[in-house]
Amino acid sequence: MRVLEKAPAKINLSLDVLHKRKDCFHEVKMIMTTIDLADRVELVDLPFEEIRIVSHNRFVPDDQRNLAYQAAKLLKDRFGIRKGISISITKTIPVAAGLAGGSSDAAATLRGLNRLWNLGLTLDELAELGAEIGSDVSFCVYGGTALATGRGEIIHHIDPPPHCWVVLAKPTIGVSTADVYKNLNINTIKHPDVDGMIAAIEARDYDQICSLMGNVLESVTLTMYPEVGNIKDQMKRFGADAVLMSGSGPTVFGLVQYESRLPRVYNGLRGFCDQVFAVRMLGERNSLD
Ligand SMILES: C[C@](O)(CO)[C@H](O)COP(=O)(O)OP(=O)(O)OC[C@H]1O[C@@H](n2ccc(N)nc2=O)[C@H](O)[C@@H]1O
Ligand SMILES: Nc1ncnc2c1ncn2[C@@H]1O[C@H](COP(=O)(O)OP(=O)(O)OP(=O)(O)O)[C@@H](O)[C@H]1O
Repeated sequence: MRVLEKAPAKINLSLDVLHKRKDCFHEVKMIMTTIDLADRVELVDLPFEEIRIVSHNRFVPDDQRNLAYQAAKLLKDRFGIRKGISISITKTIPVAAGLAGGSSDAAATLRGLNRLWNLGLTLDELAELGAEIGSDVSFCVYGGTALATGRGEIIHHIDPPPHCWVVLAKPTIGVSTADVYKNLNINTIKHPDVDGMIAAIEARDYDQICSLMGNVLESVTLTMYPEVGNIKDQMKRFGADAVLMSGSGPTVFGLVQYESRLPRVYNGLRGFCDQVFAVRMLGERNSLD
């Protein structure tokens, strides 16, 4: 049998860090939403017991380092599944970009294998398993729009933001999430108004959403990679309504309300960056279909 799952990227509209925890993770409070930029994950039964990763992207590991591999292994071990599986990942989401590409592939694998192997698990149960793979995986199991707390794995669903366009530009560097958190100075953080962002989303107040966007990891990555700041400046200059780095970076995204303004931002950025995308904000929980 064969199962196909869509694995969309996320952006963080607001990302705050509250403190460093005893387990070395950071306590976060952030607003995540899915966008219409997705990998495709295809799961096909194998006649022998092996987890095989097929990907034609040279930056994607094809062994146990792949988060989709880890998702399949977790389900096999936890539920005693003695079957083999081929996981083909068609990458569209740039790798090590701050867009949760690997996490979304893992989440898609959890959802797809739940169907293929008739495990009967709920999304809440899959999200709990996902947290064992990585902090962003739980959100990716559901998609939609959420306030994420804890180390990112405690998900509170909220309304989707109003429809708009998202332009993404990724410089040709990959960023290590662990390094960015390690270099964050908790004492000098300027905290974004995450509660205000939730209120703005629920009021569908696009201008207020734009004015409240903030990410405390941005200054860390900008110091390590000044080109991220240049891309932010260019995106603003070409007319995006609001501009922010996603997650630990280095991808920068800009919100654009009117389609007529989109070509100028998109084409302008193409002059600076190889990887530029213009996509819709999804934000709805049924956007995985
Ligand atoms: C930056 C974000 O993408 C925002 O959505 C996430 O917070 C990171 O999520 P992720 O990539 O799934 O992160 P994980 O794979 O769980 O952790 C990678 C590393 O990042 C650091 N890390 C991650 C999440 C968190 N709340 N605190 C941390 O300090 C830890 O050093 C950890 O070893
Ligand atoms: N399925 C996968 N797709 C891409 N990278 C993967 C995958 N599985 C493991 N990786 C490894 O994970 C690293 C981070 O890649 P990923 O694209 O998930 O980063 P990210 O978007 O910054 O994640 P996040 O936003 O959750 O911090 C890569 O360098 C790669 O070696």
